[in-house]
Amino acid sequence: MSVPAADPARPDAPEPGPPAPEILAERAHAADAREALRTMRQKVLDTATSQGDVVGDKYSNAVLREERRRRAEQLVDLPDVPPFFGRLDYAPGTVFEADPGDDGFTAARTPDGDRVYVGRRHVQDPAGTPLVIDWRAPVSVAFYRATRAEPMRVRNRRRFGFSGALLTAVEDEPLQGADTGSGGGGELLAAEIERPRVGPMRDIVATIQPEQDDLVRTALEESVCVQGAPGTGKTAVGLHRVAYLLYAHRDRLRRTGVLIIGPNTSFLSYIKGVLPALGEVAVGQTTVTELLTTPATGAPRGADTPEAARIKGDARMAEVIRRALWARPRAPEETLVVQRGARRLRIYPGELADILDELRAREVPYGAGRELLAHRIAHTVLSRLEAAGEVCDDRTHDQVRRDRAVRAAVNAMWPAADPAKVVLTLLSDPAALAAAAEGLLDPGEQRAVLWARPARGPKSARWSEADLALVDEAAQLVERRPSLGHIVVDEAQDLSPMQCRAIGRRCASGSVTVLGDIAQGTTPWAADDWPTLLAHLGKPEARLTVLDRGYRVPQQIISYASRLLPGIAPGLAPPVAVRRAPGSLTVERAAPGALADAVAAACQEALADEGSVGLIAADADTAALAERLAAEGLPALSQAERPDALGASRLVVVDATLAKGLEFDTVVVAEPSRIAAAEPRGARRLYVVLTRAVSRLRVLHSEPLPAELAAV
Ligand SMILES: Nc1ncnc2c1ncn2[C@@H]1O[C@H](COP(=O)(O)OP(=O)(O)OP(=O)(O)O)[C@@H](O)[C@H]1O
Repeated sequence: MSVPAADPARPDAPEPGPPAPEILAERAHAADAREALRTMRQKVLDTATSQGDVVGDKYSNAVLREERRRRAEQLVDLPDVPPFFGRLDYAPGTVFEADPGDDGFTAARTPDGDRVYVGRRHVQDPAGTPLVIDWRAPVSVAFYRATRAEPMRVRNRRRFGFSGALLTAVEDEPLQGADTGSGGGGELLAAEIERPRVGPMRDIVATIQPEQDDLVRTALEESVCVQGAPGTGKTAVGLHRVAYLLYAHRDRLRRTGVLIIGPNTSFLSYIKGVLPALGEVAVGQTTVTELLTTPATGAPRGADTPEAARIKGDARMAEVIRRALWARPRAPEETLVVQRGARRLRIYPGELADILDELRAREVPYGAGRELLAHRIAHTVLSRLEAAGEVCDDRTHDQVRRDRAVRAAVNAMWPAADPAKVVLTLLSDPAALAAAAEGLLDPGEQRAVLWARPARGPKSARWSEADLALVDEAAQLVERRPSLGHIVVDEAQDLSPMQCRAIGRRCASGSVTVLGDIAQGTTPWAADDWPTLLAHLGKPEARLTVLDRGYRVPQQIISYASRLLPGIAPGLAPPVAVRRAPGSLTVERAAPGALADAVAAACQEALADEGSVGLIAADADTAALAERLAAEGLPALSQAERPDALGASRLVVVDATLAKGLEFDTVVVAEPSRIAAAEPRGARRLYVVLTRAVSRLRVLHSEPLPAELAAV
């Protein structure tokens, strides 16, 4: 059965006549679901009032209040978000087998068969009958995975088209029998993919594809790594996986925590609405720089040369730091004398050295080693006291451990270590670096990482991004930190081995979703292959998967950008775009001196159509172009100044180095050769920039194009 009441490929188009009865029936179900959602929320809010003071202790009360607040927030009815987006029809008794009334599924059992509505959230009526099933529930899997070859018992899959929240179209896909239906599951998907983009990223929950769903529902214990060309849905998969894991393992992950790590704050601003739209309002999202910033270092203010960054990011630095830290414990030269009443007990240097060696061999964290040393010395003193006839107990042990002379010996033998100071000394003092880097970094490499001006203290030092990972490495050697349950790392190809180690430590007993594209690696330390990066993360066992269907960029544009691939990532195949869009790409030459005019005109034209417009240029050029747009009266915001620019303006001026992960309906690229020439991995940067457009890419230049892009 198929009832396309309106054109399913254009759910926003005005309806040709009165809605078909089928549409009216579905609208009625949508209205029921909304009403039920409101009632569910009201119930949570009412509970908050009536139980306000029932539980006596303040702490429990606060926890309960917070839990109710979170639950009520999850149940807020978002007026633009339809209550469901899909329906599965089964033969009677296939899904809901228990007696009517017992299983809570009676309303879904219709004379025609069992019926499951799939939506962003579970909605049930006051009697407990589900009206909409959460897309993450096992019963929803068939919505994403069933095919005619493998129908998973589904007779028909129905997709809905909406205009805002108003249901305007249905598209049926029979999965059994001779009927092949109207759309075969394609037209609403095509409409969704082609939909003009405005503002920040949206969820893709209604159209997740089978290969993506497989990744989204991977078990919590399993780490995965997704290599995917631009626009293949990596970010979307990562975010939906988080939502799925929170649903499937809510209690466990609430205890251990989940974190999303993205490349920069613009990107985080771009993705920040996706999880809340899926009902998940409390997931941490951060950048690796933010993650590694400590009160001791403050945010990084220093910059490294590409060579220094590469060396500081190299995994060899882990051993340099380990050596620098562990060079601090020293065997004493003096005898330790502990006064107990009239008795003076002596522990000789040789005995103390033995204790020290034994503790070092046990590889305890540096910080814990100091305490253990104090205990071991106290133990030795107590043995002497007992041998001399004194009765000792725990109190004696504690007194000796805290004895001034013992503490002084511990401080001398095993000095307290401030991680920032350990690294500061290494980067400021050539002799200290030479000692720790012997056989690891050659003299040229040592010179490259040393600060030009030694810093006086951690607060005044001009720490770089790379330095933060070194401080983190030292901090971990001093004190181990607890592991999170799951971490999603986006644009992971840009992480240094040292940053990978820092992230890996934060999920040592949890799992990771690693997302990236080797061809888009632009940092000096960017990864050349995934197995090496995964090893640095401490997850060599992660399952490596490739996504190769491009959902963002039309074939014409991806073919053009992919001309750069042989030079930047020879092993990688270009993605297969799911759609073609003739006329989506234009390359235009402006007369010398007339580029800014051409750019302003292109932006103005693009604004006349629907959707967002991104003007992307080399970082050094964006300020002047933005001024030019302002002079023309065009309402542009600069992404560098306003990380939330995508949500606040249709026209955004973007530095090439901030374009990663973003997308716009129309992209205007100004002077590609200057983007390519601006940095050592400029060709990769240009590849990123050329792959941001959903509908239209206009390349404008007055200088010659890079050779790969020049030929027509
Ligand atoms: N199954 C899908 N249905 C609809 N849209 C999709 C689907 N998968 C991906 N998209 C859309 O394609 C675009 C690109 O997705 P996303 O940003 O996740 O890709 P990516 O692989 O992370 O890209 P990049 O490497 O450029 O960062 C987004 O607009 C996303 O919503």
